[in-house]
Amino acid sequence: MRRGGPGHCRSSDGLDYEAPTSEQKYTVANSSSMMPPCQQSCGGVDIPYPFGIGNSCFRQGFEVACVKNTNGSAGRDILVLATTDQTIRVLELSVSPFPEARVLGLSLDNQTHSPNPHPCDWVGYGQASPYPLDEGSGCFNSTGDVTGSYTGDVNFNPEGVYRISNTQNELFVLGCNTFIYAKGVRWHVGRFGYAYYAGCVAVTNGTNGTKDGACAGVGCCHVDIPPGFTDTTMSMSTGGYWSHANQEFCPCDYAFIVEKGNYSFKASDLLSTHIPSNQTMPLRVDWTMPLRLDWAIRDNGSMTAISCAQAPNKPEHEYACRSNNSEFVDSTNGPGYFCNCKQGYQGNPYVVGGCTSEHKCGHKTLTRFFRNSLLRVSHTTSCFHLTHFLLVTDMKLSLQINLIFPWLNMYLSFLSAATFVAVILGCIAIVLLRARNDRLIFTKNGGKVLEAQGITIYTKRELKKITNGYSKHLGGGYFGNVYEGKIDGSEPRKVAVKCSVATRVGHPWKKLIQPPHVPQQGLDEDGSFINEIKFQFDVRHKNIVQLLGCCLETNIPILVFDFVTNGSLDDALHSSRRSGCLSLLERLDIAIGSAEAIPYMHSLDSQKHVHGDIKPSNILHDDSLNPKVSDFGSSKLLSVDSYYVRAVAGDTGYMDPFYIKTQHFTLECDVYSFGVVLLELITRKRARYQDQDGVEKILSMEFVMCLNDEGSGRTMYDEKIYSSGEDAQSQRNTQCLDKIGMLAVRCLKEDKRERPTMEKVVEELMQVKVIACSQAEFESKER
Ligand SMILES: Nc1ncnc2c1ncn2[C@@H]1O[C@H](COP(=O)(O)OP(=O)(O)OP(=O)(O)O)[C@@H](O)[C@H]1O
Repeated sequence: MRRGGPGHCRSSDGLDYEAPTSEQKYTVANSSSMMPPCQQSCGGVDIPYPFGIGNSCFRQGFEVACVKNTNGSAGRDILVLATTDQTIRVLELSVSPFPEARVLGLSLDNQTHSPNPHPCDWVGYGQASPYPLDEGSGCFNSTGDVTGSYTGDVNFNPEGVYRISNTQNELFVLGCNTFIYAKGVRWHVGRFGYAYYAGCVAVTNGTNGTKDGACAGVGCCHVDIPPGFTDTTMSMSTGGYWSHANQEFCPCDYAFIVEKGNYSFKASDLLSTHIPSNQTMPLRVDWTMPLRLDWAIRDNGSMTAISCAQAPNKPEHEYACRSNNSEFVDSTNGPGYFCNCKQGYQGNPYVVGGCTSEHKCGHKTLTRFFRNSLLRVSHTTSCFHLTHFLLVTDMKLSLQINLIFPWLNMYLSFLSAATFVAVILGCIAIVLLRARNDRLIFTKNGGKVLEAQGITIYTKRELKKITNGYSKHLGGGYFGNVYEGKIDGSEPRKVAVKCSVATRVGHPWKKLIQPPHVPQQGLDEDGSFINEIKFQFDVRHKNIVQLLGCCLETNIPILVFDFVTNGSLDDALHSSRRSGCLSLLERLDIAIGSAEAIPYMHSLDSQKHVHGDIKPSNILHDDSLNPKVSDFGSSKLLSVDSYYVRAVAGDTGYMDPFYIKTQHFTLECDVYSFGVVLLELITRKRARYQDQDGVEKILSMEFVMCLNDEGSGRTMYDEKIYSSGEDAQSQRNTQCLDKIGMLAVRCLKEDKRERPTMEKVVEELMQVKVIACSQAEFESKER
């Protein structure tokens, strides 16, 4: 059916086209700024310059035409080559890096082999069954006579632009006793009058030997074609050696050139049951046979086209590579040249300004990128639809970015991989550095020696586990902080973990960078630091808190002590929870027990094992109120400065004035401190306390003054254990308290030589206890 009338036009090549409607989109093709708007695509196929539709929109030889679909939504417009009078549909046009056109040579099954089907008859393309235009065929009857034939003539190239790609296409021949060849470019009339020939032989005596997918001569053969083909015609041999008599199983031969990979032989293709006997119909009407055409700039026609070397000498309007960043390349299929963008550029080299830097940001892409980012930020809590929309947009965007910024993608991938590797290496370095530092400190602290001596050594990691991440803080003083912990094992036990204040202070990074530092106590130089730990570890006394082990991976060791369950004397005397609950006898027991611990330590090593910080908070109680003196020596082990200087910072209310004057510790310093503790026991006043008027008082001085002024310290005794009554019980109580008070005052003598020894203190306290006990016995008998 031929269509015409309003809206149709006949182009210079004689084909009918529909005039462009207002719905069709146009853009400037940019071959020059003077160019009119040109149609950019047709039927979904892009039309890059030098191809084009309409005056001034194409370079000579590159004209294409858009055949309007007149069947409504049932089909699409079709782009066809306008330079040939055959209907050659264009599937794809590319300019760079390879100049190619992908086409479909078509004919119509309702126009059997019409050499020139009119494009306007293309009603509802896609429903009709077109067959390959370049397919030659020949059919025979049982005696071998030809019943019909078609040579599949096709000429892509009246204007010299196109060549059938020799690299992308191949020739197939199907038949049972057949030699067919394609020939092209008529050279002269007569034998071997064509410039190019390509053919092969297909033979079989039935369909038995043929096999699907096998095209190696049995019923099917295929062969590459040489470069230079501008047109083809199929030539088939019939009769004689190539007789088709008695070959009903194979009534027709076929030959066609097709894009590689687009045809796979099927044995059933040789059967002819569906072919009407009176026609030479295509073998399979559903065949689509795309072809690849190479194209090049050959302005002077196919045989005399200019080469690369000549091209730049041409006047500017003739030289096809118009972009400043383009270069010309010799055609590999036929004469002429084509253009490419220089390295680092991409785009259309045939257009002024067409080659752009691969790194250049597309304005459109950036706009979309920012728009999408804004949308994402402002709609973080929006509904699924929006999220879906963004996802889809994002996918498109990243696809676009991938295309436009392949370098960016690579750069980002490299950057993230490098960051990942750097982080991993950084983490490994930190772990190794820390392990190395820990090990160095351990060795410098004498860890190996102590380990060999059977001291229990904990790692930092173990202590973290034991203390459950140092989660339960028991208290802290000048030397450090104490945390409760639990050692699991066959005999689980509670422990008190004591760390120097310096251990957990300081920036962890600083610790990593700084070289390991061992405490400057004057103890380590002669190995006495190690000895001190060993000494502490070996001490066994019922009234001394036992050192169970230590961690030597820190500059200042972490000490692990037996846990003493019932708080300190300080709590017992002063805490609002428990104050006043201690009887005189209990207080005496506590005094005797803790006093016994001091001469024991003094006796082991008189010079070095002065406690130096005897006070109620360092006298702990177990469940039976047995006293246990803590911090014996740990002040030495935990101090970061000189031991003696550090001790000045102790609680001066308990500190021997002699030491404060001389900075020299002696055994008598502990006697003095214990004297203050005795006063605290009988008065239940702290070493420094405030009187009713809020005036700060020093217990030792107040008591001595009281003694001097009143002849006794009775006005200062704890009323919970003292009564001024005249009864025997009160008198005995008062007697005990007076004796303790007097002993305490002797302990506080300024001249240390006048102070009793700790053994003497113990002895005298025992005597007081005898009095207190007889009082207690008397009381129990009374009851
Ligand atoms: N072995 C232990 N068992 C149970 N609790 C303990 C033990 N050692 C210390 N504590 C608790 O930890 C608290 C802090 O003890 P630490 O010896 O550090 O403090 P302090 O004696 O008050 O001050 P300083 O460090 O100046 O002597 C104490 O009040 C005590 O209750």
